[in-house]
Amino acid sequence: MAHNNVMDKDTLERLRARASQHFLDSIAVKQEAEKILPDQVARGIVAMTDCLRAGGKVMACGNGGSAADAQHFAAELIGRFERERQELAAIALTTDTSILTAVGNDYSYDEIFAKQVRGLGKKGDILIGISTSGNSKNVVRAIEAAKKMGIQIIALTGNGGGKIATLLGVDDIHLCAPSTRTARIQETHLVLLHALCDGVDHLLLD
Ligand SMILES: O=C(CO)[C@@H](O)[C@H](O)[C@H](O)[C@H](O)COP(=O)(O)O
Ligand SMILES: [Zn+2]
Repeated sequence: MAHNNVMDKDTLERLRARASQHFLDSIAVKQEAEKILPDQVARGIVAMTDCLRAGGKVMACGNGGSAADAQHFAAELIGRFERERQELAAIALTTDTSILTAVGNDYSYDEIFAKQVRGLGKKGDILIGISTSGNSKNVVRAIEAAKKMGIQIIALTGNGGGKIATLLGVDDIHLCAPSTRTARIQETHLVLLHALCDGVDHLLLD
């Protein structure tokens, strides 16, 4: 049966205007980010490339949309970004439902990433912690665990960085999207993750 999406003209116009505003808001946050974040992105690229060249790996974690971002990023490092290259050692800590449910059930949801960092991480690895609020406890705990092990942090946050901002040292890299809206922060995070992939490929291939 053919769908017949009848909607009055005023409603369609309101929806069109809302969609248009999403594009405009997203562009504005990204333009602001372009003014403040490229230096930190460059540091992140160098840190990741040094880590991978030395035999280290990149671990990534986050919740909800940020879990999807962590997986998206690991897929681009293991698979490919825009060009063919060797596989790069990356793992998202968000995908093993047995680990996530066992640790969440037996310990606490706050521990689901930290326990994987302690189990899998080695000095010289990098942890990418993604949190739009900067306050998710499981990401905070993962960062605390990683720092104790000599694992450098690349934090992708928003909202001024929240609790995570207070944990980072001078060796860590903070990519804080200049917005308080989760959707806008996530959209900026995706650009940042793609810029990191692009920079690593550039250093490895060009
Ligand atoms: O994607 C969205 C909202 O756009 C949600 O799934 C969102 O990621 C979840 O609410 C997360 O739990 C938020 O955590 P965080 O980014 O503050 O660490
Ligand atoms: Zn979302």
